[in-house]
Amino acid sequence: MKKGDLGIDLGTSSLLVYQKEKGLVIDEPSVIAVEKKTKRIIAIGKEAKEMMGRTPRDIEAVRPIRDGVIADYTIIEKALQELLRRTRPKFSFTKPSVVVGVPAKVTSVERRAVVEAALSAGASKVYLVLEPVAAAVGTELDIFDSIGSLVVDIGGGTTDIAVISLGGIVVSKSLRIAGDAMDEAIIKYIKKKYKFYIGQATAEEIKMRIGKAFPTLETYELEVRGRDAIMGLPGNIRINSEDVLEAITPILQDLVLSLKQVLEETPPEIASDIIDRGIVLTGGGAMISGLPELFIQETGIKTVLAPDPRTCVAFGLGKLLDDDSKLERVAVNSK
Ligand SMILES: Nc1ncnc2c1ncn2[C@@H]1O[C@H](COP(=O)(O)OP(=O)(O)OP(=O)(O)O)[C@@H](O)[C@H]1O
Repeated sequence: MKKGDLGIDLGTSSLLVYQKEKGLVIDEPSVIAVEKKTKRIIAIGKEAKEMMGRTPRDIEAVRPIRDGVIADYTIIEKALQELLRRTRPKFSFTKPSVVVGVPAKVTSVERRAVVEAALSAGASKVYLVLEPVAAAVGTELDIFDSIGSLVVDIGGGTTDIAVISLGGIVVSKSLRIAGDAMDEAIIKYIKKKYKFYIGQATAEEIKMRIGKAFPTLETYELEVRGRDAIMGLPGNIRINSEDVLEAITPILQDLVLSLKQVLEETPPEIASDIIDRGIVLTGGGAMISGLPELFIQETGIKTVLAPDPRTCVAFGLGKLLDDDSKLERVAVNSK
């Protein structure tokens, strides 16, 4: 088998590409601007994100992945074409083989569609790896031994909770709630409590800068801009960490409940491995402050945030590019 050349993490929020021998070569927002009629790509990543909400009538800026599921295959195919073009070495005509991360609960039809899209975008061979498995490989966990590991991968649109042993998923649960749902909850909360409208980008900034998931952590304040819902005029408002905690509590409760369900379904031998090894948090959504503390309090199990949570999937795919036999073991489309 020819080793893979590119590892592609197509996320709801971010688009990351790991290129063999080069490392992470693309890390951009997962937004694509296309001409409506022809679906011709106008811009991708940061440039396309800036166009969102302010595009001329014949251009639309879209997120090709929604809730962890591919929303538009034509656009994905074009986006993959563009990524392959950007990463192709000069004067090279050989087609790259690619490893693509896919959410744990994708159906076989969706898997086939991703493979088709990558092949018609110009890949020579396509391997699909489940995102929580790639995320675990991207941390320091050895998922190929017989000791079980528990990874909670919280992205923008989806959360995957997976128990992994011998390179495969033993028990898992996917939720359609993650970092973006926290932003939505903050918007709703501020509207209700302060009668004040803020946009999605402001909500995300609040979450990242002063958000917390655990009550005893320090509280900070942040002044943000928006629009007064009663007067209808632009204005400023001060929000604090307690507001964020209260806003996102229902989401945190859902995450904890699902985590407990996965633990309940885990075979006893593996459950005891997890108590020894602990829970590892990956994905950008896991970066809200205090999440490890919350999971420790709720499960009694040691929990750590992976060193660079956002890039775990891409780095995991990168590690697999270097190891044919491990890639063969975890690729889900060859089975
Ligand atoms: N410092 C931070 N604190 C809290 N949340 C953060 C932080 N940095 C990033 N995020 C959140 O992480 C989420 C994106 O994570 P990530 O890039 O891992 O998602 P993705 O892989 O694109 O999504 P998915 O796995 O759902 O397809 C966003 O909701 C973003 O707001």
